[in-house]
Amino acid sequence: MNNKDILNKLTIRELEEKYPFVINYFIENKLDIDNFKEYTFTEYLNHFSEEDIEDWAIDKEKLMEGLIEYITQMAAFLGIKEESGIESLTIIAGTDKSGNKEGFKEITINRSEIISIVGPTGSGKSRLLADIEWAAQGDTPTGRSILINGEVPDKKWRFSSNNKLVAQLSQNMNFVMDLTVREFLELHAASRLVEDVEGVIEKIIEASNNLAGEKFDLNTPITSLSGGQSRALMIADTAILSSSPIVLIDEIENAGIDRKKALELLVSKEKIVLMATHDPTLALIADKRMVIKNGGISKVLETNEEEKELLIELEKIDNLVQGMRNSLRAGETLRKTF
Ligand SMILES: Nc1ncnc2c1ncn2[C@@H]1O[C@H](COP(=O)(O)OP(=O)(O)OP(=O)(O)O)[C@@H](O)[C@H]1O
Repeated sequence: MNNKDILNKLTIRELEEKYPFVINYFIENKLDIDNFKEYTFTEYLNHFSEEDIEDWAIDKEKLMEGLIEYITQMAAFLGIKEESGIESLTIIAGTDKSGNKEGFKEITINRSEIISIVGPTGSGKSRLLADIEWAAQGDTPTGRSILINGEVPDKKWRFSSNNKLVAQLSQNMNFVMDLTVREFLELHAASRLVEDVEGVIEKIIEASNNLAGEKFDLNTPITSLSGGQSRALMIADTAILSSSPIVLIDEIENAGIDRKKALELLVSKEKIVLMATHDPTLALIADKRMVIKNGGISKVLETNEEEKELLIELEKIDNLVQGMRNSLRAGETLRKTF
């Protein structure tokens, strides 16, 4: 929660719900807020007349600073941890490859939302993901700008080598290190300062095997994982270990993993997910889809009721195909089931 939000965004009722101790601050400063619960603290202070201010020697600046100080200190004392603090991502339109304006002005994506990005090969899907990863500020070929929580993101997101804002699952997942899965995960967990390393590693391997067609264990060298297995490992690792609130996925169709479960895993962690895809099932699982043409977002569609019904049918077909794939792998003869 930043200071501006405390003063200007939350109502007094919301402040009391979030930080029940603020009531003491109001009492100590003899502020009667009972009839002003739907006001923000700034609005409440602004309701005083010039006369009130003089009569009671009200110092607005001091009261505002005092409130922030009080909340910060109490929250630290009580050990209240703020969440990652990222609630939304906003894309402000730029231009397509011909320099024409994009077909939208701005779009905001909230936490736990999945957005799919569709469009022909070479149309600019990867460019859009790159704009988000880089938190573009009108300084990429598209001229787009990215806001976090409605504001220009802090420089630390853009230029730090350890970008914690965005986790990217890219098309190529080539491991070059000579490590076992366990060593790889231990290194990663250590770099994230995880306390219960063993527990986290167990969770990741379990989730990975839940996604991958063929199971693997902690002693498998990462270089001998199949495409699907390494993808599953990276997805589980991102969902469980990465603190990045935004996940960008560039095509997961052919990776031989349970893509629906993968998405569920990522989304259940309250992340913002954007994925470029040609796959109808994945596109329809998303809440919205951006249609890219000639380098620009030409429109943003919401998944409608009919499409959601269609998704149920598509999932049945996917399961059927997946079942056949498993039978093939197991050396069975396939049977007609429809
Ligand atoms: N709005 C734009 N203005 C100028 N150049 C752009 C724009 N959008 C994309 N490009 C450029 O067009 C090329 C193709 O874009 P990109 O690689 O993002 O396509 P893609 O849809 O991801 O393709 P694929 O499906 O093959 O992965 C890139 O060189 C990219 O930088």
